[in-house]
Amino acid sequence: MSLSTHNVPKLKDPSLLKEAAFINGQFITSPSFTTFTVTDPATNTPIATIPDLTAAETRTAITAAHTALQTFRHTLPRERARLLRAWYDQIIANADDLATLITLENGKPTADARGEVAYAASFLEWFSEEAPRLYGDTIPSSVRGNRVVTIRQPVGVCALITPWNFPAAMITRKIGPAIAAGCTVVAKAPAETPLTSLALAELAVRAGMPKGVVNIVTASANTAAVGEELCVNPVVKKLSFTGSTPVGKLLMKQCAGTLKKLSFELGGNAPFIVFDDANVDAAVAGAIGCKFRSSGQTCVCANRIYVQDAIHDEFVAKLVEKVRAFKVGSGFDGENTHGPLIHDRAVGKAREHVDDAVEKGAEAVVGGGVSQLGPNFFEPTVLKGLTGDMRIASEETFGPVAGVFRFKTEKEVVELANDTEVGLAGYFFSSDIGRIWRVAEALEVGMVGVNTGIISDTAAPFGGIKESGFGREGSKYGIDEYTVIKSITFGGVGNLQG
Ligand SMILES: NC(=O)c1ccc[n+]([C@@H]2O[C@H](COP(=O)([O-])OP(=O)(O)OC[C@H]3O[C@@H](n4cnc5c(N)ncnc54)[C@H](O)[C@@H]3O)[C@@H](O)[C@H]2O)c1
Ligand SMILES: O=CCCC(=O)O
Repeated sequence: MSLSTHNVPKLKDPSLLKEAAFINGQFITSPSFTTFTVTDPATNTPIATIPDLTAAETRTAITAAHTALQTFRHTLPRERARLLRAWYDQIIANADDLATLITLENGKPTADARGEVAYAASFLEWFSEEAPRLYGDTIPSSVRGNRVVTIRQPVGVCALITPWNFPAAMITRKIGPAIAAGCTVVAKAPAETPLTSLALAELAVRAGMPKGVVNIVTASANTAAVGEELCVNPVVKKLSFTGSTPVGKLLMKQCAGTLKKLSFELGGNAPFIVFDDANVDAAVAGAIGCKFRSSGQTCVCANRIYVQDAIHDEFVAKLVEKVRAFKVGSGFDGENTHGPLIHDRAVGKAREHVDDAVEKGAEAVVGGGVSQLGPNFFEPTVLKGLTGDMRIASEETFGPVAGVFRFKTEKEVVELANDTEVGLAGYFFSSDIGRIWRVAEALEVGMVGVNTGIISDTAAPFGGIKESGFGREGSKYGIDEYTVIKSITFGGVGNLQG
């Protein structure tokens, strides 16, 4: 293994690479700004210098969004639909360059990055279709002579904070419904992957986005100050956050003073259960997709794999065979199935989880250590012999480590699966229709995959329960997060006259 094939392709349109923030329709930069460096996770090479904005500059972005809202909230839903569709078209037309930027700053293989671009664009397409269908209700009143209707209005200026693991899709999953509802936004780009957000902003301009409707603030050392401004500023009426549970809790506290509407898509610890009536090959394929997608760095990745006694050894042998066939290296080399992790802290966490499990009696059947490719690469790993006292049982690894637990009964495994503070996704494989209903209903999660390891779909509501947060993204529900319901009561209607 070597990184000799790490050849970064040139962008077809170099003007998509922006080293700036985006406020009120302008890409802004200034010699007076402090800056931070974005690095390529495959090599740790610097790739861009980006403004580290302050709370004051964040206020400027909020003011721009507030000014834009006064007009934008009155646009016709059909006009907003066309705007989102035009932005979607721009993204599809520039998919290769966006995929290059994603691989460059996130590390995922280009094929996965292309998949992410399509996924990201799909949220704009979906919400372009939802915008004209923002219906209210007519409600039979309980007061004689009254009539009640509801209308749905934009919540106002929205603050959006997203992580680095899907540099395009996490942001469009929030901006799409916000725009569809008639809101304006200030999005804080992740420090690790701001370039994709800024390229999306450039494509929004080309699609005709009015100034101030979409603003992108960038920060690294100043993240906490920028985040606090977004939370405490009374002009901001909504915060939608995707990221870790501890940061979600902090932001919720900071938003309490202004009682913002909130959506939180937080951390997971997904159980992946294989019953002995399952098709083992399908379960192995599901586990590969679910556990190792983005090298284990998705919030819905399997974190605990439970396999029933009778098929345990067959499942592990087949899983190991597939993992041995992975090719790890540069995301730009089309041969490679898996790239680097985002940074050495992510590698450190994977290593700690493996070391902890091995010390407590687990066996690393394949992988288990930092790769020779460089400090941000971790070997795809399968551990067997996992037990409940190991860190993997209770903490999200967010890396390419598949830990396999053995179990005996349905009741036992559902109790184990639910024995966690978080509840984002859960998966199981079974061919028994009764069991499928029982277990799907019993799992304490917001999303269940039955006989599949991939549940991400624009049409399906995405979100968690317990400490994985609340609110739903994508789907017909996603726009609700950005609207408020107003009821209008008409009095004195009375009876027919004459
Ligand atoms: N549920 C979901 O949809 C979902 C999706 C992706 C990731 N995640 C979770 O995110 C975590 C991994 O991402 P991460 O390590 O980047 O999470 P993180 O919480 O550290 O960061 C997420 C975002 O929050 C920002 N941030 C960090 N501290 C902040 C502060 N004090 N104020 C304001 N913003 C702040 C970061 O800059 C980034 O933009 C995992 O736990 C994963 O499960 C959840
Ligand atoms: O990492 C979280 C989001 C992943 C997805 O939408 O599939």
